[in-house]
Amino acid sequence: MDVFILPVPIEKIHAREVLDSRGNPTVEVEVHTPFSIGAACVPSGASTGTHEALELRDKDKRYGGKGVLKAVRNVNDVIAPKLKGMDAARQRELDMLMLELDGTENKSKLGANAILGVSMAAARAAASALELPLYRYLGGVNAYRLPIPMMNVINGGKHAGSGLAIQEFLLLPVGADTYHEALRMGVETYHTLGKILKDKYGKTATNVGDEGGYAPAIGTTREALDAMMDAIKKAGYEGSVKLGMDAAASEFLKDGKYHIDGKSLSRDQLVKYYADIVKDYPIIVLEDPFAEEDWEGFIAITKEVGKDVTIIGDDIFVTNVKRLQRGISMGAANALLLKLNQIGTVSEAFDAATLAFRNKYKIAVSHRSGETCDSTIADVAVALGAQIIKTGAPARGERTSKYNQLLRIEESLGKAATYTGI
Ligand SMILES: O=C(O)[C@@H](CO)OP(=O)(O)O
Ligand SMILES: [Mg+2]
Repeated sequence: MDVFILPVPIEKIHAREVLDSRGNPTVEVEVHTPFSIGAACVPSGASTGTHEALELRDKDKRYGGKGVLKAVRNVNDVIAPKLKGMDAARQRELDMLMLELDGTENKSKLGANAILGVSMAAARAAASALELPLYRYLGGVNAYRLPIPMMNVINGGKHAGSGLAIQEFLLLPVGADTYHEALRMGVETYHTLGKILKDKYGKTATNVGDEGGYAPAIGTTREALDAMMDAIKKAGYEGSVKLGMDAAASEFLKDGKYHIDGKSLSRDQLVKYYADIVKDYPIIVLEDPFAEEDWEGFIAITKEVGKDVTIIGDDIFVTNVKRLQRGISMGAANALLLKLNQIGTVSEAFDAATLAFRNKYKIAVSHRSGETCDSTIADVAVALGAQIIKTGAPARGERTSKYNQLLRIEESLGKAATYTGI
């Protein structure tokens, strides 16, 4: 019997410059087929890993050098003519062809922002032409698990002027039975936290950072964690809402020392610092506890607390199979942060996920600090069966677009929807 494949021919690809949540330009791409139009917007990081695929910026006077017209032209003039007529549903072939057209290790010729825009928009166009929700198109029968919403409720580091070294203080409602309950528990805790911060530190404490979390000017990690614990208790979720932190430690490593809470710590001292915190608070996730090249630090913390704590590698792995493989063979971390734009195609991000799962590494699918209302990562998280999604505070449109999309997916899955915690 012949294999029967429905073609979804690409008729047109068009990119344009739009704005992200920080007011910086980013790339939006439309892929047109006779049956559908798929559109996608590319996000952008602030605390980016050195080894991420390259985000092409114009570096001229427009938008203070942050324009993306070169990337837009690369889509319209270089990628579009080559992909026209190809089947939008043959994702891997499209992605491979774009890799070939680019020809560099880090996508510096065409720009990862150009390539990813097309990659995501093609997936959307194909899903829509085949009349499938995106999560089901990408994940098939295996797409039924809703991730834990890991909500960033206090912003520090590069994402706020709060003075906190730790970039993100995260809530994980693991004790819920369903995704929508988990989201509600997180929202109630977030609002309770707002009241607590206002009472204790004044009105400006509830100004928010890049990802919608509060940005109070408080001095230490423990002070932030105490406020969160207080909020969890007052909201009535002690035991069922747990804590996480994304240290983004590359940002506070200077001259060989980690600068945190007014101290300068060595690698060993920082291991101890985290181990003590993990003893005192219900922390179940530590992301980027060490800098992106500090493999030894990752190995040490994984040995120390990795049995009970999910140690996520973000800047260290950059969703790159080579770097992830290195981490796996060394015992560095036990989970992967998956960001589509760190690697630049849907197929390569899925390769990283496969490698992670085969080696019992957990997966947290993640937004960037610069976002749009594009909600692709919600569908990707369900398609992969990822344990966690990290997409900021449960507030601000570019963050809630993902959390809300997961509500829709949960509803559409009906009885198959599963929420199992970590
Ligand atoms: O470090 C991170 O995990 C991300 C997203 O929260 O931040 P950015 O997009 O600035 O790299
Ligand atoms: Mg991170």
